[in-house]
Amino acid sequence: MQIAFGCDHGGFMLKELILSVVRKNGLDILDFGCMNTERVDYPDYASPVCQAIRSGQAQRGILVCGSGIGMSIAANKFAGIRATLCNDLYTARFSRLHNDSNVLCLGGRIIGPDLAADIVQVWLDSEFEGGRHSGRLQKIRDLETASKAAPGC
Ligand SMILES: O=C(CO)[C@H](O)[C@H](O)[C@H](O)COP(=O)(O)O
Repeated sequence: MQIAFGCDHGGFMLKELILSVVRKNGLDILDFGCMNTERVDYPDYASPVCQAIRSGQAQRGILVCGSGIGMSIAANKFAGIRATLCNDLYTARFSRLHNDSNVLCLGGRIIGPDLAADIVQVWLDSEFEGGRHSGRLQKIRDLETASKAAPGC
């Protein structure tokens, strides 16, 4: 499995740490940056990660900004992306079991390295349960289609 990574300056330090967790799992990494703590704009890094998933170049993504909020808002603008902000183990697990999360968002200024590593491990290890949850995901896809067709703000 190929995992695409993106971060901004607020998530850079944590991203570097998480790369090693993902490598330990024998997974391939596509790192779209950023590559240092110089101030940048998180949508510029959410975008290539989500596009890589949509094109099939990567199967999942991990995005880290200061709070994780900006990355999750930006990533969820892309059809087919189910980005989940998980700063605890419960949401990491259930984002996979029930929501089939394909992008994990983390707050680099919120959680420490050990918790972050555990969250990533749980998110990688947990499998989507399907069943009743599949119909709900289909309803989200229907919302994407409906919102594309409707004029709005
Ligand atoms: O947390 C973030 C967005 O949700 C980003 O990491 C930004 O760093 C945050 O908005 C703070 O921005 P600043 O330029 O570092 O003050």
